[in-house]
Amino acid sequence: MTQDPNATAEHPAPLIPATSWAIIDSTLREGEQFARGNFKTDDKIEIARALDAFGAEFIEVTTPMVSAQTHADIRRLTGLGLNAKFLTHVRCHMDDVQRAVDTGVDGLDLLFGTSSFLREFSHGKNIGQIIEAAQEVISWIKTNHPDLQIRFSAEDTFRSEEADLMAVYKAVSDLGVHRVGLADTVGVATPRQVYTLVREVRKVIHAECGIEFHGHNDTGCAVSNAYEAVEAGATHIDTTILGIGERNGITPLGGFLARMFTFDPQGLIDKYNLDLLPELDRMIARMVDLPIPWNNYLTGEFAYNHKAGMHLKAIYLNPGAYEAIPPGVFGVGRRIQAASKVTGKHAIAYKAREMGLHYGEDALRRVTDHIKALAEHNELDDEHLEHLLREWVSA
Ligand SMILES: CC(=O)SCCNC(=O)CCNC(=O)[C@H](O)C(C)(C)COP(=O)(O)OP(=O)(O)OC[C@H]1O[C@@H](n2cnc3c(N)ncnc32)[C@H](O)[C@@H]1OP(=O)(O)O
Ligand SMILES: O=C(O)CCC(=O)C(=O)O
Ligand SMILES: [Mg+2]
Repeated sequence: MTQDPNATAEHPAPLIPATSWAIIDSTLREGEQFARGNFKTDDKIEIARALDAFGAEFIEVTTPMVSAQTHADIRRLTGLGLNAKFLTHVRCHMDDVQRAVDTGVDGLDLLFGTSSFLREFSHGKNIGQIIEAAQEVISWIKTNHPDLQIRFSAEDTFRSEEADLMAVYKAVSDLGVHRVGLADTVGVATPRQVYTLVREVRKVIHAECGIEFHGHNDTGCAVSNAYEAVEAGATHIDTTILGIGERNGITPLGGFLARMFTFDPQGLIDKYNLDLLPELDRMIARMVDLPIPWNNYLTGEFAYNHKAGMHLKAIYLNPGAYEAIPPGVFGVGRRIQAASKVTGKHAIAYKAREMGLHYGEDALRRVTDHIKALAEHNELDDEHLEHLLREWVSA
């Protein structure tokens, strides 16, 4: 991790500085592999512009081998003049690479499956042959397109043999790739495994070579695994908006940012236009024709809903008492649900005061108990609550 030269005893360096990692958003690649991800040219342009406005450092797009339309779309995207760098995700094969180099991208994300599953059932190559293919492709790119960034990922990393992985990563690092990739392709890795493996990989690659992590969410660890990767020294994290991807997807952009915000809030504020996150989530929800999940990180309908009396008392005094991240930074608001059976007198008193009403202690207890009893059967909305508070204050 980088040392912060500006750190002082009063202002210590953040635990994990936001300058130590970058986002590779793969909504336009992994997201196209989502069940409902079928983006048309205009959608792709809208997504790329929105990610760029947000401040995503890299945008990964699908291989141009998919179709002539995809090839044309990549050229269109790279011609938009955005700040974000474009990467295309291609197989480690000369045909794919030669097709990719004229798309105007800034880099190629190469991959080859290294687990026995993928060696046997996907491409049929052994580790020696994978390294040979990597040598051919990487040397060709470096000779003919020296400006292109090159990343080499061992697909299905966490079901691969460690000795095989180290041989592959060392070989590609020696060939001069800019990043190596660790991919938890079936979402099976635990946070500790991710941490340990990133540390091991760091030992066999060159100091200037970055480490990218791509994690699926099959066992619910995509955000924690991305976090552990960064903690262990990974420099690039793959995300998609709302986490869309194959099966149940990968590390969601919002979830990852929520996690990292707690370590370096100012660093994230400096790097990204965080208040655009709700727009990004809504855009993808609209395009895939699904609602944003109710419990989505930061932008879910109830992500900032406060209900219990003990919480509400403290929230009114200082929202930080029950919020790890201030919602306004991410462009969302909080919702106070003051009228429910789990409410308490402080919440009711605050609500009354907001309306310019004042209750004495006995009256406050009585109206609170009345509201709790009513709400036992039916949730009260704000209008009903306000009506009751006005009625009871004069009763
Ligand atoms: C975990 C991931 O998400 S990996 C990324 C997945 N992305 C994609 O698949 C992109 C979209 N894919 C496509 O449009 C098509 O699959 C194409 C154009 C890439 C290839 O299409 P087809 O030629 O019809 O082959 P198909 O998809 O049936 O089979 C995959 C081929 O890729 C080969 N392959 C698989 N991984 C690799 C690799 N890392 N490097 C080189 N070749 C590979 C397989 O051996 C197989 O080729 P074969 O028929 O010679 O054995
Ligand atoms: O190229 C990579 O690193 C990741 C590929 C992928 O989508 C996966 O393994 O799940
Ligand atoms: Mg994936």
